[in-house]
Amino acid sequence: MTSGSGIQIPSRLPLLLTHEGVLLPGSTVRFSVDSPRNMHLVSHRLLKGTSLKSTIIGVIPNTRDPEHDTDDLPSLHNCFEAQERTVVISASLLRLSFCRIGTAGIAVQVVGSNWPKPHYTLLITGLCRFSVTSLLKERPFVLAEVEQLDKLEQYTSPAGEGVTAEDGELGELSQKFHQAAIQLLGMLDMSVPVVAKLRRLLDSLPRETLPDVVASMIRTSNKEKLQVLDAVSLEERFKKALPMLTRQIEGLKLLQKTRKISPDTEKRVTNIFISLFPFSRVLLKFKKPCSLFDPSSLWIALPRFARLKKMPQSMPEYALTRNYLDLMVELPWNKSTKDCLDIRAARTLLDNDHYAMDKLKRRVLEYLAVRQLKTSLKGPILCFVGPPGVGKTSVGRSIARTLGREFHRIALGGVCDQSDIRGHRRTYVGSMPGRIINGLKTVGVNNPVFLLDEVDKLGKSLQGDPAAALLEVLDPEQNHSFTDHYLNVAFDLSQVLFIATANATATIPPALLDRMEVLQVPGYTQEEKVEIAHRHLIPNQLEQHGLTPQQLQIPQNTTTDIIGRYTREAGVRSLERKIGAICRAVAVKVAEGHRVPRSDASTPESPRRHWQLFNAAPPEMPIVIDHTALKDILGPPVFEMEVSERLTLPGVALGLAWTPLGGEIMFVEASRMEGEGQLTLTGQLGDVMKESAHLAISWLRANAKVYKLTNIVGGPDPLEGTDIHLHFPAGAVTKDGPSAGVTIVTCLASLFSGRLVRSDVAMTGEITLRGLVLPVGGIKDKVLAAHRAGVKRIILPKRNEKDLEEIPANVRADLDFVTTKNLDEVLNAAFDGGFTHPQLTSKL
Ligand SMILES: Nc1ncnc2c1ncn2[C@@H]1O[C@H](COP(=O)(O)OP(=O)(O)OP(=O)(O)O)[C@@H](O)[C@H]1O
Repeated sequence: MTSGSGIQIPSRLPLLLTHEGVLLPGSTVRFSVDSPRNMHLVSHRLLKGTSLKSTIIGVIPNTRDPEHDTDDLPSLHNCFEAQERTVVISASLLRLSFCRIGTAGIAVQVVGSNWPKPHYTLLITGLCRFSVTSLLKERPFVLAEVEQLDKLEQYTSPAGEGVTAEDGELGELSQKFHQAAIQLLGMLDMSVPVVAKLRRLLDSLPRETLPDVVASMIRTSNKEKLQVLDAVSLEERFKKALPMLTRQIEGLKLLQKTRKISPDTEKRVTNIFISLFPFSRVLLKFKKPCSLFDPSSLWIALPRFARLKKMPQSMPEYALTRNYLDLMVELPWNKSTKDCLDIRAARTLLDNDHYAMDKLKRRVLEYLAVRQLKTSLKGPILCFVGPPGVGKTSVGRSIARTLGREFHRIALGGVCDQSDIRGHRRTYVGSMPGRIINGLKTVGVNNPVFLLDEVDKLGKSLQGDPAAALLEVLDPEQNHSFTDHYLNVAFDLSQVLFIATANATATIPPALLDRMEVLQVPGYTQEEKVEIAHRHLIPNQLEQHGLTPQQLQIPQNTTTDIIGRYTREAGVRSLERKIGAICRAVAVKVAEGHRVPRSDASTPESPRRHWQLFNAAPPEMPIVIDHTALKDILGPPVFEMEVSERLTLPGVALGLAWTPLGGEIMFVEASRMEGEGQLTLTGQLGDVMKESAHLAISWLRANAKVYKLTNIVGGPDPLEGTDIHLHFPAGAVTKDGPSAGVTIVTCLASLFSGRLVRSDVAMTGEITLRGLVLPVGGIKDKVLAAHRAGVKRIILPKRNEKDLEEIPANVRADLDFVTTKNLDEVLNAAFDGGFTHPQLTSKL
């Protein structure tokens, strides 16, 4: 079927002459076949043929009255004067000199039956137009020589190709047609399969195929379809099909207008409501139940209301229908809150609620400002990405407050069933609506702020992919008619403001990530944490525990102690928990003091309001938490400043790692013993990290002479007669990535040279076999982690210098950054007094 000029249909086609319907290219039509000639075509050609070619037939539509059909050949349809100039073919095969148009189609299904009389049913998909040039034979079925009129490639080329705006009038026509088709789709219910199919086709097919496809799908008479079929020129085809499409749109508009609820319907619905929901809060609040629904949902609910009224309550279906209708009644179809957005107030509110996070707050304000200027803003969906406890959820809550909207959090962590998002079909026992519809029912308005928490932790299972269901929810082009399986009526989600949060982008499904604007929320510095604790966490916790600042005081150095010795995290969640623990302990003391009032409580012997006094007498207020009290309440410190202690042996170096929970310091330890030159790696390492270790050893062996590295017996090859063991502590945690390269080299250089790595240095960077240092990610989080751990010098790749700008000035001032291009520079910076100085230059 393929030739030099593209895909070709066979030049000789058997003709199916039918008066049942009109097959247009791109559409699929079912034909019932019972005339002898057509029956022969099926039995002799379609059922006997074995090749794809033999399933292609020509379908010639016929406008003649089927009542008078005989075994004579029906009249052929003429492309110029369809009705008048029809000619009976059997008169003479050769007299057919004018154009007869049909559609070549591929028979995709043949079904035979003997009842009530023998016949076949064919399912045929139209491929392209053809014209009959001559008839070759008449029996047992008609065979004709044909000429192909349409190109077939258009169905295989992607949307967007083909007719474009540059094509003059044709381009304009196609543009108009496309827009009208989109308008029509907007008025239809997406849950109807044919509508969804039209939407898919509109997105995927090139524009020149649209007149045929749309004319076959919308309501058109056979005569109109024939007009489209006859229009061989593309321009004419658009001109013929456009009025049909416009007519359909106008008709729908009229229908929607007349479907507005009449006073009669209003009365009927109110009566039904009174009988079904006598004490419903809906009735108490709204006198007119009709106003609760939008017209389309009311028309779906009404028959069910009527059915429920007649149903005995003992019927199992009663409870199902009742639950469904309860949901229909409670959903906020038409109810929304009014946005009260004032950017200046929003700025103050965000600043009051959250300390630091300047970049994030700036972007959120920009977003809100655009919303204020253009209320019908579609997208983007903001996605806050950062370690736990850095305030992502709480910023989402503040956005809802600034807009004066309801807030609802949907936890997506671990969700692995798409019906969690989209609900179960009502045919299932125990079916329920999905979380989106449930959330709307909970908040009771159709324009809340929905926080999709932990989108990176969505799962996948045999029950479908919830991320795919979320795509429809988040796509502003589609979510105006979101259909929950349980509800089975489209609900408009376009007013809902979606915000997502995640710990890392790597595990967010790419299609979902593509629909969101990612805003990074990095961890906090020690100073920021102290400020957050004193401005927000302590007052909040005091309030939650019923305490006042007159009863409990936590000085700044105690907070610093909690941050440094009891928590090690990027966010402030553990810090908040520890403050909570202090509040609980103090609350007990305060409550005890209230119950046993002592006459001498106000004149204690010791002027210091000390925690230890508690056991002796009710404490004097305020209770100040000092180091001793802290130790009593929280126990001994969990984290010590272990860095300098652990770097006291050769073969230990300190690296920096990035995890979704923020930056971390990471020790690398190495030891050597007599052996055969084997390398053992432990600490749950990924493949990339193992490769880094091999790279490091190879580089050191290659450069052993330059750096005077020796093996156990003092030989020149460090690995000769030596086994090496490299260990990455915190063995239970899986580690991977190339950024430990420089740390492994430093650790091994220390082992082979017997020299100590500086006790205050941490490093990160990928290495190459030639000894160059390549940039890595997560610099800000890593630097903050090093700062938390009390490191003073940080060795970084040269090309990461730009990332230092993001680091807060006070942290930068505390640290000495050494940026390096090659391993020689790394070693010189990592050891006191340098290592040695061979010259290696990087062109990277
Ligand atoms: N910059 C800040 N200013 C004031 N409070 C903050 C700040 N950052 C975090 N918090 C407080 O820390 C607590 C934890 O924050 P939140 O629950 O928003 O964290 P999260 O980033 O959403 O964490 P997760 O990823 O685990 O959901 C909240 O009580 C919040 O008020």
